[in-house]
Amino acid sequence: MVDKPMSNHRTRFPFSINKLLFWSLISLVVIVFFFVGSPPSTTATTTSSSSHSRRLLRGGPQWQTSVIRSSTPSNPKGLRVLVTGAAGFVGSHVSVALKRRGDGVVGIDNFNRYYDPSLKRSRADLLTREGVFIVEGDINDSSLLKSLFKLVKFTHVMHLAAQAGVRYAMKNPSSYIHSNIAGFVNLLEACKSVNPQPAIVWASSSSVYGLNSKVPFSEKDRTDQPASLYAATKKAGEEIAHTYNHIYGLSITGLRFFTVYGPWGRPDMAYFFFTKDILKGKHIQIFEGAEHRSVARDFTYIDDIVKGCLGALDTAEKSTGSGGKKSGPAQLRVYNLGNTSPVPVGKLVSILEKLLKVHAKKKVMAMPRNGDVPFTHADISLAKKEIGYKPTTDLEKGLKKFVTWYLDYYSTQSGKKDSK
Ligand SMILES: O=C(O)[C@H]1O[C@H](OP(=O)(O)OP(=O)(O)OC[C@H]2O[C@@H](n3ccc(=O)[nH]c3=O)[C@H](O)[C@@H]2O)[C@H](O)[C@@H](O)[C@H]1O
Repeated sequence: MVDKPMSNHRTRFPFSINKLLFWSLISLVVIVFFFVGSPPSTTATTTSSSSHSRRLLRGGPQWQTSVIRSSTPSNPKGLRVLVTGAAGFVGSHVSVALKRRGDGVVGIDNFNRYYDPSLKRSRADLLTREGVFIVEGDINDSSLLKSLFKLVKFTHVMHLAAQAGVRYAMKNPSSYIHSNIAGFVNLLEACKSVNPQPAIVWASSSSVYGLNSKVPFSEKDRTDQPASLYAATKKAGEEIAHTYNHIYGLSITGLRFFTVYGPWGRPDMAYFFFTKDILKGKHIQIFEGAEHRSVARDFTYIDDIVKGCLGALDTAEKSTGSGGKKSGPAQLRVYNLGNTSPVPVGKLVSILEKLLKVHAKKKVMAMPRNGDVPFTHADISLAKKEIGYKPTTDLEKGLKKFVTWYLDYYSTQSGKKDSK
């Protein structure tokens, strides 16, 4: 028997590895192609909640078809609305309401990790089932906005994408500049450049009243004493809106939301994490003001806010500019959207205790100096007169709906985890 030379072994061994690698690669390409429908690319981004649409190639033919389909109103008189922050709390509710009444809606959201992104994904799943397509992307991405505006002649932009939260601004100040200032300017730049320009309705905040002590807060009151960077960026947004209205003829309406709560809400807000902590038997901190005065908020239920947003969209006049040039004065408005009845935080907790049937472990403590204001109270007479805003849900009724949703949502989520 003649031994095979070592060299032979050497040449044969790499050959079989190559072959193996080659066929593995081919199989991988086939699998990817089969499941994704297009080759993987660095520009392939998540575009909606469902796993299929998330893999659509941004700007590709399927993506374009989805954007166009989603933005086409089912009602011939319907609006074509781009909703920024569509996977957010208010954004998801507004998107569904618009779609259900026959408007065309396309959402955009960056699905950031400020709070549990799985909640945002669940909201996005809901939107997908309603026929609303969400583009995954940031409002700072000019080329993405350009391609969306090129594809669709949006009549309106409902701008709800923002870095929210008053206290978090001390931890991550730059995120507020990124979203609430740079992102807003980028969006306005895109809006002013297209023809026809859309009308814009956007989320300002009750926090712009800052240290204002005159109650109830009226749109005529001073807003030059913000108590947090969040508030300062929202106030800056109102000034930026003035500039774009003045120079480019963009029709812009700012809505000052007052502590919005309800089902599918934000886990960073007190009513939400109080619920979670009460159920877990953890201590909750209840802030109080100087001389042990109660801290109070004009808590506003999400359905009332949605009606306010729709009222603002429906009464928005057209922008007057085209191709970046103004041809006449355009509408510029600001409205309070509150509930007109402030409730102390202690009362909020006692309602939750009753609904959850659990006694809360409370720690009353002085409000830290981290951007909070002692109270808010909206005067809504202007919004009532001009956009037909009329809140109808008191805190007890609204929290009942929230708690029902919370228990249902998180029992389903833990069921999903258990079954994994
Ligand atoms: O209307 C707005 O413009 C803002 O509303 C919301 O801010 P806030 O009104 O501050 O709501 P939220 O944090 O739920 O605190 C509620 C109350 O609980 C008190 N609070 C809070 C935390 C705590 O541990 N203990 C406590 O007593 C606290 O002192 C406060 O009195 C949005 O988050 C914000 O994004 C913005 O939209």
